[in-house]
Amino acid sequence: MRVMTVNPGSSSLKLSLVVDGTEVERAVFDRWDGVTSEPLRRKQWPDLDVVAVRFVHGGDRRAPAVLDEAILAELGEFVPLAPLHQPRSLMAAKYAMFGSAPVVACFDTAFHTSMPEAARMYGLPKDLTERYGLRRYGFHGLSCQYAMRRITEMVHDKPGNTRALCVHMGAGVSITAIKGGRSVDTSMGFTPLEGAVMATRSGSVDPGLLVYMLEQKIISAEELSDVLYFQSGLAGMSGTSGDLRDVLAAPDTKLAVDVYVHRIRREIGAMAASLDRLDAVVFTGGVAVHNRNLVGDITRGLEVLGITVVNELLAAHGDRVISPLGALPRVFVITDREELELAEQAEFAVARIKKGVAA
Ligand SMILES: Nc1ncnc2c1ncn2[C@@H]1O[C@H](COP(=O)(O)OP(=O)(O)O)[C@@H](O)[C@H]1O
Ligand SMILES: CC(=O)OP(=O)(O)O
Ligand SMILES: [Mg+2]
Repeated sequence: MRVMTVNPGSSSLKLSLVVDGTEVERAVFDRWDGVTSEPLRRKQWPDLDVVAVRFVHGGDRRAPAVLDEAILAELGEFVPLAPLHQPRSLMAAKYAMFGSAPVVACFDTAFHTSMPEAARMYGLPKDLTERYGLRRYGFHGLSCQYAMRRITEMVHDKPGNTRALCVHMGAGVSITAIKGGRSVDTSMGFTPLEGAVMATRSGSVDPGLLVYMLEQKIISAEELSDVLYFQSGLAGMSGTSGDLRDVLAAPDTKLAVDVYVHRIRREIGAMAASLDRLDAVVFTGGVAVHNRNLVGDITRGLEVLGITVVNELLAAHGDRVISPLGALPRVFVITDREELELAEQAEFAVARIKKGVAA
């Protein structure tokens, strides 16, 4: 099956042609503005069976969905819950729907629908929680699903056996606790703003601080959203774009990187507490893959969890174990391949339609 995958991240647009599960061509548009459809116009692979689009937010949807106008409208309602991502996916999906192949939406949130209630719920009044659906959703699910498949394949294990943490470090950063192939907790929440410090996002801040800024009229609600999503994180602390290449090349940015590292370690510690055992820690995403020193720094502060790495293995390339032979947890660096997960999920959705099962 010929699948075109569309992955609109917050800092890039990644397009791939995946044929029968193997990626044969890709086009990455770094620092995509999220507005122009020019990259999509430029990459038009012929004879597609399906187009798979990554949607960060799918609400309570547990499975991919073949897009039509009604589902597009439903997904549009999540724009305020993922303002960096959802408009980009909607734009890309609408563009893809001009073509003749069916367009399937695959959701970051779907993987986390297995989270237990205790991990999903905020400590807010029950009626507000229920009336407005104020709960934790979690993101980067497609990346976690691929990473889990890849590590179990590498160590010849069954996915159900492994208790793992998936540390996704792209422009967005999240840490997910995985047990029996399912998400049991994750650092992102109602929106992809919660948890670790990110490229341009603040991560968690004391909610009292936000109330203070609003009450004291230091900032309006609209400005606050802009500050938290676009002007904070590595970008805000360092006065750069937030792309780690820029941060590391700029002067006086050590403290910004120290905060970033500290907060990732803290979230790893928190997520470990949601597991009964720690077999594997997986580092994935553009930052983890390209910045080994940073992965080294993060892991060096985590001896308390039994995490150790070997410098020579850390310095190597490709998907690999970087912890000593026989050590537990095993620590991995895995190239993020959301496109392979997207293609697999879209193929599955198309096969269901062919069998006459509602997607
Ligand atoms: N070739 C590279 N060398 C160094 N860092 C890179 C490279 N490519 C990507 N990165 C880092 O990865 C980050 C983007 O990660 P990525 O997973 O592609 O983001 P997203 O999918 O969220 O848009 C950037 O901060 C960038 O610094
Ligand atoms: C959910 C999220 O933050 O995604 P990305 O890292 O691709 O921006
Ligand atoms: Mg990404």
